[in-house]
Amino acid sequence: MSGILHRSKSEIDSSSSGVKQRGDAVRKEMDALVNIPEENGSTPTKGGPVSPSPLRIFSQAKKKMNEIFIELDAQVKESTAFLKRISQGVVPVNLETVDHVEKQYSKIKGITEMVARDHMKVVFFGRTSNGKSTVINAMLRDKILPSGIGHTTSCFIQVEGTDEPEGYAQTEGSDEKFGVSSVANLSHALNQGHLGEESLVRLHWPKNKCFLLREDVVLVDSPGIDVTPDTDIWIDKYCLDADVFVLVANSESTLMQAEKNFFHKVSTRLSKPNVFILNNRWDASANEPEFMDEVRRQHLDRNLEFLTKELGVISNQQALERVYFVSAKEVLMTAQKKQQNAIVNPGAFPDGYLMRMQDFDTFERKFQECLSKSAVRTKFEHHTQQGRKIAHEMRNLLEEVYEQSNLTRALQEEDRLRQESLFHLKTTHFESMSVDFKEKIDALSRKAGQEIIAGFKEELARLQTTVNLYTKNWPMTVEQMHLYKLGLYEVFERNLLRNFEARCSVPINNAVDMLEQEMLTRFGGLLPENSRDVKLAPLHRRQRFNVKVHLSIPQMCIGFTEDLTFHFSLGWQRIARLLLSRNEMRRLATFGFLPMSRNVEPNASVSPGASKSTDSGIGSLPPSNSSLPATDGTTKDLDVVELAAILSKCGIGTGAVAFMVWRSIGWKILVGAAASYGILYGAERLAWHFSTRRRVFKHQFVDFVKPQLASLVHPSATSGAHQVQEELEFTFTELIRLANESTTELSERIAALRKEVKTLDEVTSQAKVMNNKSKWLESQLDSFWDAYIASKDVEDVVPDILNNHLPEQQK
Ligand SMILES: Nc1nc2c(ncn2[C@@H]2O[C@H](COP(=O)(O)OP(=O)(O)OP(=O)(O)O)[C@@H](O)[C@H]2O)c(=O)[nH]1
Repeated sequence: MSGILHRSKSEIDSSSSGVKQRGDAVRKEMDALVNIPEENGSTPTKGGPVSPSPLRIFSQAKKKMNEIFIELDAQVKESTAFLKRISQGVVPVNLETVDHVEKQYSKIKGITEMVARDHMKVVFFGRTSNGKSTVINAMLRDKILPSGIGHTTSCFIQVEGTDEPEGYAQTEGSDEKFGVSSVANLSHALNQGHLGEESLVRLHWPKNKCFLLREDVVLVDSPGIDVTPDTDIWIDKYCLDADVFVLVANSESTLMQAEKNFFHKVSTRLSKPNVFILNNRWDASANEPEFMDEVRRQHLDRNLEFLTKELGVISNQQALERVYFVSAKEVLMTAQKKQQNAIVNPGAFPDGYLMRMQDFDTFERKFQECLSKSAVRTKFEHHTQQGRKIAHEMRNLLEEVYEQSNLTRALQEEDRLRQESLFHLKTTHFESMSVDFKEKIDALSRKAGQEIIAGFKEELARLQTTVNLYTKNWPMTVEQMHLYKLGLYEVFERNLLRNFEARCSVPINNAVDMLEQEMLTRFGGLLPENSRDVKLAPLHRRQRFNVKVHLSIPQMCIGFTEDLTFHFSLGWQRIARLLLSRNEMRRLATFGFLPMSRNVEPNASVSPGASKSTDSGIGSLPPSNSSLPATDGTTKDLDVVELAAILSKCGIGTGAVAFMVWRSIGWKILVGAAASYGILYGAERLAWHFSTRRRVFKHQFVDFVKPQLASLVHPSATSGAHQVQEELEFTFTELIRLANESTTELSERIAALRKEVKTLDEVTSQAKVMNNKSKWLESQLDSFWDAYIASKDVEDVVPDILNNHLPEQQK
């Protein structure tokens, strides 16, 4: 209990006995003794500094809360914009989360608006005429509310500050303002309407006139608690957001059950309401000083029992600071005198005036402390929790984004390095493979050419066999002969090409296949694995490679004319051929001594037994400038001397030989020889049948086509090599294109990864900064909680807050 309560009457009286003089000195001394708080709410302490009002805790807290929520609002806006921006990019952010964060806007806005509206609310209850209105007036240091004997307050009146210069009132549910410049005005205004007991009239009073109103304190006057038995509506409408209740009791009577019942009801709706009991009208006890102490003790005991045991809202020690014995009337009168600069004479008041004044002062101080602390708790506890929740959610979210982007960044960077080394590897391999395969293609083309030459040689060597595969019956007529030849050409050409195919195309194909497969495998290694098969599929050869030979036997044989007339193998022409040189033979043929045939080789056998092959390989093919008639159709003139030599050689030689033979062996032998010659001729002539003619015909055909086929060898080899080269180069070029495409894609991917890593760097650092800001906001709210809401005694908080000794992070 306050020491003042224990101060004896004599002490108080002796301390005030000297205060009798008039003048400023007396007034100052009286002020100190009367100790009425200054209009600004500060209480002058004797010889010490002015102690600021504890109500400042609330305004400080409100300011701080407002600042934190402005920061939080900016943080949420910034974070939402950031999350939205990155959600479309490199870091996957759940859009529901972004929506959730976005919804915090309205929540924060609502809280900020609530903080701006937050005030400290105190409600005064008590029986009629106990002096509720007078207590409020005393606290406001002005006679604002009407008071008087009888039931003067018929409805709830809420006094709150306004920045306007003149006071005004508003009834519930109406925006109409009633001018209430004086109490008389207000009484009139209140009596105008038919307001029910639970109705509310809001009285807006200029803040500059009252300290409490300036500090956001709202005071609510109520009708007498004894007016109605049903106070539930009152509790619902006016008590649930009240920070402090003041029970204004009449010290001339005991605490009534109606008053107790009301607070019992309040305490069932609110956990541990802050209740002060003012035993008002204590000045009346001065009329009976002999009972004063006893009465005071009785009131005190009952009040303490009510608070501690019946309501159970407070400890005994705390309850001592909730019970006061005051005279609101004296406080108001003193304040009014001070306002009028009149001298306050304690002697003019009943005995115990100073004690009552000091008790009221103590009540005000404790009331302000309690109100401020309670209001900070009730108003800002929830805001702080909500703010912490939002900041915490933001922090978690940003932390998640930070970790996610950091991890993604590491993975992307790793991928980038991998892709870069792959790129380097691929380009190096690509270059070496390109050179390697170019050489291989050239080599294979050359080899294909050689293969074709070899194949041709083989086919030329076995032309006769190929021709012999044509077994059609020998024709009997000229027309049949024509058909026979056409058939031969066709069959010969088909067989020749088939043989060539088997001899050249197959191995060349196999070699090309192998090289292509090697190219596909090695170049394929440069392509991305996932698209490799699809990209290479069109390059797998579907058709076999065929060496093109521009061969047309019918075309080739346009000038072919067979010679199927019988030639005796021991005829003189034959013998001449054996004896004479080629040039001599040609000259004889020019003069008509010998038949001249373009398609028969001078020394080719035409007899049945003369099937000697003229093939001597590609290298020994008859030269194109063989001794045939000149291409311009002229023939050279035979030299007369040469002709004479030949004739003399033939005629004279033969005559000489015949003469010598005749002389030596006689005519019988000669006849015998002639007979033998004749027999041989006959036999040979008889053997000149169809099959022989056919064989001779085929020989002539072979002899005719062979040199022409031989002339195709080199062009075919060149063409085949070119074909091989084209075929392989097509594949090679396509593979180069695919490999280039792949490396281009790879370099684009590397560039994209580099960009992503850069973006992720930015995202990571932004997320970190914002995460730090959320952490900082959380710590701000934690500090706020510790400073204002945690269970510290208000006495500990007040000096800290008011002397700006806030925790470092709060400044
Ligand atoms: N002697 C004395 N009279 C007081 C004191 N406080 C109030 N009164 C008088 O008591 C009467 C009633 O005071 P009010 O303030 O109107 O009481 P109230 O509780 O507001 O009454 P209602 O509004 O009718 O419920 C007035 O005449 C006051 O002057 C006091 O401390 N001492």
